[in-house]
Amino acid sequence: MPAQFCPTPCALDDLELLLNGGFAPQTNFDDEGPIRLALPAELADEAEIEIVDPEGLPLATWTPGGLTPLSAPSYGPFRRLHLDPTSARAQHAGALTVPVAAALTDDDLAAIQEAREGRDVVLLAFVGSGTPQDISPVGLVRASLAAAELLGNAYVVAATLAAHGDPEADHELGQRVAANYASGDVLAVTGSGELPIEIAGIVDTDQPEEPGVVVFFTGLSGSGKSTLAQALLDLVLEAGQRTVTSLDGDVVRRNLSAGLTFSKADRETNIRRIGWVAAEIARHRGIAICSPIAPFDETRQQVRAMVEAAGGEFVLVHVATPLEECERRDRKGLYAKARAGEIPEFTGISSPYEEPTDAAVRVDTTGRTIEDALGDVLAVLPFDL
Ligand SMILES: Nc1ncnc2c1ncn2[C@@H]1O[C@H](COP(=O)(O)OS(=O)(=O)O)[C@@H](OP(=O)(O)O)[C@H]1O
Ligand SMILES: Nc1ncnc2c1ncn2[C@@H]1O[C@H](COP(=O)(O)OP(=O)(O)O)[C@@H](O)[C@H]1O
Repeated sequence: MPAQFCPTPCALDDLELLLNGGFAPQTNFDDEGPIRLALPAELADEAEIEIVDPEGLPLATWTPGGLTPLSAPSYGPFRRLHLDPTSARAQHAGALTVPVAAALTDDDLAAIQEAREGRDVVLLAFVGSGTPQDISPVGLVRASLAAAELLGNAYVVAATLAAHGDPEADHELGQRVAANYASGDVLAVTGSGELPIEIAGIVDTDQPEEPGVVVFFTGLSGSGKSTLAQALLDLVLEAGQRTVTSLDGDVVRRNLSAGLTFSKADRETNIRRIGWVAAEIARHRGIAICSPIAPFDETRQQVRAMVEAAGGEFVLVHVATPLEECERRDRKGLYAKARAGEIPEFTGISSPYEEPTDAAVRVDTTGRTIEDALGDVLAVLPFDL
């Protein structure tokens, strides 16, 4: 059995174009160029890898010598428009092909009408990760369908051309993909001018304005994480503008993370689970308020990366109430038990807490009211309450 590997969204997009001829003559990942598989160190020496999608569906077998398809992706919005180049050329023989990475403007449509000279038009929507400009991949297809309607005798074909972080290389790849999909001429548009009203409506409703936000409280047991998180939750609910989800340390451990211990490995698993859920909430533009101890810097960084990869803003709040004050409060009597040796690996006593150096704010609640301490948090939030 070859080792399985789920690559980045960008590499999954590349895979689709490598397998369907979109990147022809290139048919396999490269060691050097932008189209890379980027295997993790533990798989770097494998001679054969089974590439799977995030759900674990095997997509292809990779060897340095070539890719063998295992199953074609059959899911995802507008999948029916994902033609391979051979089918696109056959279905739209002689059409004018227009690569599209942003919603088409009035000027673009006029340029297409002028250049088409009676021919059909193929709008080749580049929907790969990071490529659509100021619009989601789904929004780009919807805007292109509206443009096709305005043009008449025009068709939308989707190709998963992703952005690889190198504009020059991506431009060259875009030209190559367009040439492979086109059976006739290719026309580049400029994007200058206004959006037609039918397209502007789609762009406006494509994505809500505000990004998702994850407010992540970290600190010792008894520092005030849950208290501040609850107060913040209530304020967001009272404002009534945004959906909000609480992921409190204790509550998560009774549900999502039931059965996990307080070993380093289990704490990391616990935090990564919270991070994964919070990132999904952020992806859908909600607010997640998390309040676990999260004692390890590296795991907190992973959560930040997950949230930011999902397009969310990550606000780390260090509830920096000192151990002496937390122990004095000892709301649940846990510190006394930990000191007596009845609870092993207790954070701050017999298990480490790594202080964050990347917090948006540091709040010591000692001798302060909840409202006062919460004010420090509100001051760094990227939304108004
Ligand atoms: N060994 C040990 N160390 C720390 N905390 C302990 C331990 N055993 C139980 N508890 C209780 O569990 C709560 C912390 O759980 P978390 O999920 O937030 O911890 S972690 O982020 O996974 O480290 C924590 O709740 P809070 O006081 O709300 O932080 C404690 O009540
Ligand atoms: N300014 C403050 N902010 C937050 N909690 C405070 C403050 N002052 C006192 N406390 C008290 O400290 C305790 C903090 O407990 P909790 O919020 O459960 O902490 P944690 O979730 O970090 O374990 C509560 O009893 C709370 O009333």
